[in-house]
Amino acid sequence: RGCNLTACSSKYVLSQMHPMWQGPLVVPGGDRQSPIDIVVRKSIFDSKLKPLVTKYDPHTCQQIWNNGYSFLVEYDDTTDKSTLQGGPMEDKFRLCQFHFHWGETNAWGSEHTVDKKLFPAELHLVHWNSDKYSLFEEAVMEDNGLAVIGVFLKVGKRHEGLQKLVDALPAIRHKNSVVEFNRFDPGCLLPTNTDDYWTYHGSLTTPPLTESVTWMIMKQHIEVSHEQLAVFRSLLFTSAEEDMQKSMVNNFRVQQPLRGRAVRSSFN
Ligand SMILES: NS(=O)(=O)c1cc(F)ccc1F
Ligand SMILES: [Zn+2]
Repeated sequence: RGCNLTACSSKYVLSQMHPMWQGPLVVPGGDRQSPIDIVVRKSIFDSKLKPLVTKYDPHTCQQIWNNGYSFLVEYDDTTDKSTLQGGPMEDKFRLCQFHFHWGETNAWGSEHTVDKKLFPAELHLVHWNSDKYSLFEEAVMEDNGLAVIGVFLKVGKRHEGLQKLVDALPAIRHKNSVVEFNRFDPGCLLPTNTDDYWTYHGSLTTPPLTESVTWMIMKQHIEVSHEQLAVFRSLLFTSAEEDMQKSMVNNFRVQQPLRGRAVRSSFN
């Protein structure tokens, strides 16, 4: 199953779906939109923020597919087998998928920035509040429904854990292609230090842009090789039937106004 979010009926019904998701689509009443620039010196240390506790079961991994925006690795979220708790959250959240955003070059690609610093890519691990809701599709509509961990990627040494995922990408080059993918531990993509993070209340960064996300952006990045990122860029936005093939790059949203929100840090 996993949480394949289609832009179903949501608070923010968009006039149209943008195939190339770039436009700074205005969201009615959107005062907690994502992504944002994290201004480090304006973030507020909060000693009550706990370390993140992730318990991921690699057996709940189900498939990897190209949804026309990114590629998603989806997990069986019908039980509490892969969960996130701690951090700023009171409740337990269930992992449903992870995906990435990247650029056409290593000079940009991340959605969030730190003091305007861009990274070549950003990983999002998406979880929903299974203490309060019974489906991702429900949680995605609620203020405290989702928790997304953001991890910055830098170009450097090859990431051995990522390679299994990279090797599966040629099989899902086109939009809507899916391959079975199991026994992948998403914990291997987290940095060694997950105690240091920034957290703020925001939104999904692709339609329907619902303002239901507690974001936790890791201070420590992970390293992947140039060649591994190049395989991300070999994916296509377009389906096999379309004649114009468009390479899947720059699949990040433009940054959104902070609107007075506080960004808290779990570290001094
Ligand atoms: N980029 S995101 O983590 O905000 C996101 C997660 C989803 F599950 C669905 C849409 C999204 F845009
Ligand atoms: Zn994302």
